[in-house]
Amino acid sequence: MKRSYPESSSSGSLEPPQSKPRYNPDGDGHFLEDESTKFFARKVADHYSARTNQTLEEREASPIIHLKKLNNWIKSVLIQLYAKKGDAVLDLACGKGGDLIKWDKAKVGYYVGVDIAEGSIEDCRTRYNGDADHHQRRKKFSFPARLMCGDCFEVRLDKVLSDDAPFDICSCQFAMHYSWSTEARARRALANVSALLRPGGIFIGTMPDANVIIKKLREAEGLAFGNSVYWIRFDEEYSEKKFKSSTPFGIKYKFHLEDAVDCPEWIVPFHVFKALAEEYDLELVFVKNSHVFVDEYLKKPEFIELMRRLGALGDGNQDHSTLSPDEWEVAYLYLAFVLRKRGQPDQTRVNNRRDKGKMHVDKEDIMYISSAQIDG
Ligand SMILES: C[S@@+](CC[C@H](N)C(=O)[O-])C[C@H]1O[C@@H](n2cnc3c(N)ncnc32)[C@H](O)[C@@H]1O
Repeated sequence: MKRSYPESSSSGSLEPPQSKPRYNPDGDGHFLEDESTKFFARKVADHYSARTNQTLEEREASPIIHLKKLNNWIKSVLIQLYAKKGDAVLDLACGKGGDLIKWDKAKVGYYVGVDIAEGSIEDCRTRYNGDADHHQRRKKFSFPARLMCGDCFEVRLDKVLSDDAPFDICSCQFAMHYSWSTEARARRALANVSALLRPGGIFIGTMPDANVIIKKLREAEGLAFGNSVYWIRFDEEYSEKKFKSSTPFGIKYKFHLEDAVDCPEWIVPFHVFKALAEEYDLELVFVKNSHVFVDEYLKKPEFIELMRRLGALGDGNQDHSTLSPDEWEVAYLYLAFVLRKRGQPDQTRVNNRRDKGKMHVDKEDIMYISSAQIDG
């Protein structure tokens, strides 16, 4: 059956006020953000800010509930594999704090969450405080936290967080691709991670798998493809479906995922990501498409048990509900990566940064950060 997708013209509000972000062939990444870059960052922030917390019933009724559970399993596995007791955690694009419980289970010692969406940071704050956990009231988290609202891919976080660093582990889940609108932003993202991690520190993340997306685009009849739960659409400028290796940034597409995402995203060619990360002393430990990731880690008893508890593939007993083929196809659009900051860990290091955080975060404690404020 041939599907129809919204036409480009129906998304007039997606047009930026000015030209497309420029690629800087010299690679210094020092040019200023232009209006269109800011426009799109705002568009992404507004989209996520407007997404309200769901009740447990609403969540369970979601057409992608099993995909959400699968993604939670992938993030939990990454955290269980790499977070250690007492670790200081930097959660970039932390959203509504959906990973707080996972960090708590790993017994981390300190948590800093940053997100561009004001609404999401506020939800994260209430979830951390245990005031309005929509799933259930739970005991307080055992680690102190700091929350910040700002653009992780524009602001010099090393300046803002100099007293909180170094971090043992940095996480950026389902968000790194929002940095790929320009080279300057991609560099800022990686420079922030590198500057804030200790030597030997770990950077874990999940993001769209460019190889899969480009393959699907080339297989599609037009510039759009998808299924009953998602669609992706590229602009006319990509009608040849060719991408120059000299311009690996700013390749924008529109992504729609039922009950989750509806905003512009950018292709992240992984080989460019890896090469750029190396420039910032971040070495690749592994990258795996989500399908491979599931296949591999679902062989380990502890992660089988975790999957059963999360219920992405049913509970192995009465509950036979599982991902639909369409949800499984969406999982294929993503990859998981792990990078390590070069250098030897300092064995004598004592994490004394936890005094920077609080066990209850008030509205006034949320720090709003912008480049203008930091650079003067
Ligand atoms: C798909 S959500 C993932 C949230 C969270 N990491 C999780 O896995 O539940 C993407 C998040 O990225 C955030 N985001 C997008 N661009 C950002 C930026 N430039 N700086 C900080 N956060 C950003 C959004 O506001 C949103 O909360």
